[in-house]
Amino acid sequence: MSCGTLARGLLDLEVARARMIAAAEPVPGEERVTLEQASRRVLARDLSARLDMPGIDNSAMDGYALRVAEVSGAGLPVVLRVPAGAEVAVLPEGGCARIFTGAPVPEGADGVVPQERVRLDEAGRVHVSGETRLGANIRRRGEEYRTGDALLPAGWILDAAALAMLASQGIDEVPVLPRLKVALISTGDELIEPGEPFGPGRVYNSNRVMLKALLERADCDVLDLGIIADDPASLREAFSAARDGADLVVCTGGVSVGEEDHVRPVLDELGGLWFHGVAIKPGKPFAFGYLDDGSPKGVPLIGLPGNPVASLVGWHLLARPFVQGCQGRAVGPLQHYRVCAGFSRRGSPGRRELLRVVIDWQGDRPLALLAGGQGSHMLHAASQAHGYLMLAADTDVEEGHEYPYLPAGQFVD
Ligand SMILES: Nc1nc2c(c(=O)[nH]1)N[C@H]1C(S)=C(S)[C@@H](COP(=O)(O)OP(=O)(O)OC[C@H]3O[C@@H](n4cnc5c(N)ncnc54)[C@H](O)[C@@H]3O)O[C@H]1N2
Ligand code: MOO
Repeated sequence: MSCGTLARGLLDLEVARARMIAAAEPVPGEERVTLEQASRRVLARDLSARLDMPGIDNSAMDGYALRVAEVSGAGLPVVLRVPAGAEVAVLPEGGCARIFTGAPVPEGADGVVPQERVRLDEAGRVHVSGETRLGANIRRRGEEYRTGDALLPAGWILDAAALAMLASQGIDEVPVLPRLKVALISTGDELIEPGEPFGPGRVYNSNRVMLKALLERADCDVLDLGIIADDPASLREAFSAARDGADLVVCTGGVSVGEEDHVRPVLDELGGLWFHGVAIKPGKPFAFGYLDDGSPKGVPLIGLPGNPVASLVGWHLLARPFVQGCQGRAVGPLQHYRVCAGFSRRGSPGRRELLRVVIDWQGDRPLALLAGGQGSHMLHAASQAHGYLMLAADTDVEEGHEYPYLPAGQFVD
């Protein structure tokens, strides 16, 4: 993706993302949890199969197990009945077995005919219509994988299918990485919480609930430190408490360049600022650094902009991949494809722009339309958007032309 000519002093998005991903270190340690507690946890070690899968040759159908070579016009008597859970039986020559899905195929049988293809005569003999292939409808022992084969690598997220596979192996406990503890700080003297009475100059704290929801969806344990006043002493105190109680600190607001913006200087004082400012709109005043805690690196701190949509974009593009890396998860590149714009618009000087768009599928090709007002304080469009149309710096949008589109699905945990 081209980035255009970037404003001086701002990092390119891809460079900032690569720095965040490279800086992310999985939280050390390992816990053993039951399978029921393991949903969405990250596997700490490679797991291999304890059992062949399937464990025995078994039937894929309700029907009749038989020797294929013995199928003839004379029919076969039913000499065995094999439900699921039965012991492995031996099929006498010249007979067939009534069998059910999942039941062990008796020794000697080399095919299963589904009951829909069978007629029973008055004497109870089985007449098969159509061809029966050798091995038909038999799920062979070990056909999926064998004992000792690799099942899941360390770093895998234990989703429903992965948990089911482990359960099918009889595994009841798994080694997982510790959950990431994230301290959340909202800064701003103007902020009040929803439910409090509104007044002149007040702003409801929307970043707190947004980031808490995002962090929780990303499987973090959130230590919510609430609203902290915009002054160095309060920030110093809050950052110290956050550092002592969490693996990562996320704060919003006060990260820009005004004299009321104290996040960067306090971060520098308590540790070190690694970078500040990314050439994206919204999301420019993104800050990253470490709070010194005596350890070699310290506790990472992400400073997201106060403007709510800038905060959301900063989370999606930069903070989330860092969190994923700290959780031991693999972080992939941004996924995008080209979509035609259904509108025209002036570009943004010196910064890539991430327009909040909806995709209209009604025509002969998908069309990106603005989801609403694009100000970095305008949450309505962000709440409606299907994704971002990403424009290189200084690039005007021309209706009918194609631009990279980042579907929002890739940012959903
Ligand atoms: N002279 C300059 N001014 C600004 C620049 C700049 O480069 N030069 N950058 C602008 C950009 S871009 C952004 S984004 C904002 C970000 O500023 P801060 O991170 O310092 O945020 P604040 O100044 O504290 O607040 C900005 C805005 O957002 C509202 N806000 C803050 N926190 C919350 C919250 N938790 N929930 C809802 N809304 C919040 C706050 O009331 C302000 O309206 O700076 C520009 N300025
Ligand atoms: O990050 Mo700011 O405008 O780019 O909202």
